[in-house]
Amino acid sequence: MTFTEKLNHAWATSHSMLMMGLDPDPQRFPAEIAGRGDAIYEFCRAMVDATAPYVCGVKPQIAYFSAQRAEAQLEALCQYIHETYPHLPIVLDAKRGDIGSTAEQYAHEAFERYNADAVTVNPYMGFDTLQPYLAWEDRGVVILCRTSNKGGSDLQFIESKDGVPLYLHVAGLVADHWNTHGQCALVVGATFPEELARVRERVGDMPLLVPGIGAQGGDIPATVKAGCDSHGTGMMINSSRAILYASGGDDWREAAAHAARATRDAINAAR
Ligand SMILES: O=C(O)c1cc(=O)[nH]c(=O)n1[C@@H]1O[C@H](COP(=O)(O)O)[C@@H](O)[C@H]1O
Repeated sequence: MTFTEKLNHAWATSHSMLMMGLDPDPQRFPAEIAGRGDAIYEFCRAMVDATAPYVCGVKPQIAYFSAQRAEAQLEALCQYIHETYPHLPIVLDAKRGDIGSTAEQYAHEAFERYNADAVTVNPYMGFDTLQPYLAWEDRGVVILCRTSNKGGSDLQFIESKDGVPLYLHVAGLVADHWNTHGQCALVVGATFPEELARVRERVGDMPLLVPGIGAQGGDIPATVKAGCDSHGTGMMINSSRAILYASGGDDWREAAAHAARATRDAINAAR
C-alpha cells in the first residue's frame, strides 16, 4: 500500500484528521519513566497506545530523538507502530533539504532505516534535491509550504513570478509539476487559516499536513473550514505538546487519551 492509499484508508476508518505528534522531551517525562535508559521509547509507545483510537497517523520529530542519542529508540518505535498499528501512517518529521547525493542518504535514512511512510522536506534548494525522495514512489513526500511559525512570512511571503507569494508558488510547482506519482503533501500551518484556504484552492485534493493547533494556538474551526478537501477530509492536523504533556501526574496516559479524543471531536464537530 502506498502512503497516499494508507492515509486515505486511515482517514476513512478512523473518522479522524488528528495526527499524533511525537516530540519527546525528557524534561517533561512523568516520574514513572524519567531516568530510564529507554524512557523515550517507553514514553512514545505509551502515547501511541493511548491515542491510537483517535488519530489518522503518527509524526515523530527526529530532532527529539537524535539530540538525546536515541535514534535506536526511534527505530524500535517505528517498528512497534508498524507491527501494532499497521493502518497508521508514520510521517517522519525531519525537514530535510540538501543536494541530490546527500538527499539520497536522507531518503535512505527515512524510508529504509526508520521505514517511515512519509518524510517532511524543505523545497528551498529546488526540484533536483527532492528527486531522491520522490524516487521512492510508494512513500510520501511532505513539502514545506506555509509554515506555522511567525518567521515563515520572512521568505514565504516574498512575491515570486506574477506577484504570487512564494508559498503559493511552491504549492503550484508541487501540484502542477512535481507530484507525478501522486505521493506529495504540503505543510501549511493552522496558525494561518487564510493562507491555508488559498493553498487548498490551488492544489485541489492534495493532502495537507497542518501543525499549529494546541500549543501554538491555531483555531480548530477556522482550520477545518479553510483546509478540508472536496470530500470533507484531506488534512493531517498535528498536535504534539498539548496531548503529550496533558498531565505530568500519574494519570499521564489517560490525560493524553482524553486530550486526543477531545481534539479529534473538536475537529469533527467543525467538519
Ligand atoms: O513539519 C512540521 O511538522 C511542522 C511544520 C510547521 O510549520 N510547524 C510545526 O510546528 N511543525 C512541527 O509540528 C510540531 C508542532 O508541535 P506542537 O506545537 O507541540 O503541537 C513540531 O514537531 C514542529 O516541528
